[in-house]
Amino acid sequence: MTDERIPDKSGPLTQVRERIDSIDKQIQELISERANWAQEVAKVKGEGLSAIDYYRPEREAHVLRMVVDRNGGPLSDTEMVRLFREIMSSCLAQEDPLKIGFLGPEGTFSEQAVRKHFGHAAYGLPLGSIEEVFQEVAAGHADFGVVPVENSGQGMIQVTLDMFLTSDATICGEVELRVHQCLHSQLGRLEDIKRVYAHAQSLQQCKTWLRINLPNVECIAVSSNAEAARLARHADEAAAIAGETAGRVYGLKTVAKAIEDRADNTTRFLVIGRSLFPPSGNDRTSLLITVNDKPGALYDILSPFAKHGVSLNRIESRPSHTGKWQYAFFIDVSGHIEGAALQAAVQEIGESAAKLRVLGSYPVALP
Ligand SMILES: O=C(O)C(=O)C[C@]1(C(=O)O)C=C[C@@H](O)C=C1
Repeated sequence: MTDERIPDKSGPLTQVRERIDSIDKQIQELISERANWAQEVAKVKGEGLSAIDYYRPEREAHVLRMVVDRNGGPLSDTEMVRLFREIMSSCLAQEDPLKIGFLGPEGTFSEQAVRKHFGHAAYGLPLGSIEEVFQEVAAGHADFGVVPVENSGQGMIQVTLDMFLTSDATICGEVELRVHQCLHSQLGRLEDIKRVYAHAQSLQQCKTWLRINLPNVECIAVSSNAEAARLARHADEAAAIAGETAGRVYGLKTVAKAIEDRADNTTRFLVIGRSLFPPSGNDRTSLLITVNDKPGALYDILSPFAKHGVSLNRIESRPSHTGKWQYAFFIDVSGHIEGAALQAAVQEIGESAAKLRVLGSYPVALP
């Protein structure tokens, strides 16, 4: 066995490390060259603009799809995308970092979604609630916001959908995040736990595990998992369900990992903003449609999609808040609103619907 503490100037380890050093040098030079070219692109767009004017989500999605297409391993597509996302994030932040609002405090899954989509060079703005994320984006204090909209096991997050009924926010992107829940506590021992804090969604996601492993504890829903971790820090008999990051941020010990009931537990987040962006080549469009209370109203809004060959990805109804028993439909379809098929379908639906708003067309989530 080779002892790394003994210098081995000609051994196989040194040779391999020299090769890695030389590759790192090339990578670094190329990253610097890329950053210079990104500055050239910025000059073409105009000098002295703010970060949001330089940001092009459709171009970023295109760049990252090429990364996936080229990937021959051994790193996974997710890892490769993450690395290139960070390079683009740093290139963009040469101008001025983007400000991204999310449901704080630090360490939430929303913050992880921010990093997955915007990289670490963006400036994260932790906020107190999903409503506040919408407000800060509308007021221009945040360039974009990242809000959870759906969990693979629990379904839609209604607060987020309802915010679109009253705000002018647009949808500029989507992020899918595999959510692994852990149980954290101050002492790190299951037998000490009498109370478990977590966001209501997380309590639901870990229901079976809690029933089997902590049948008699009190479960308390709080505003976020990071808040749960913060509370657990102050009481030896309390624990928090939260991601690994939140446990680390709040200095807790992990009692159990991967306690979610479903192995494929995934949360989908939306990137909200104030404008619409051009097509990226593989897009989804979200529509908000309110119907008049008449026979066949739902058929009238759905049949044009079939007629024009537009695939429906999901449909969700919510009370429209405009009158009793009136409903708003949140509909996601494949394609960009500038595409001919979707244009034709939307035009036809607009003739029978009470209200139709294009919430946004945005690149389909990357790995
Ligand atoms: O292509 C552009 O428009 C750029 O500004 C360059 C670049 C990149 O680094 O590739 C940087 C930021 C944009 O959001 C998209 C892409």
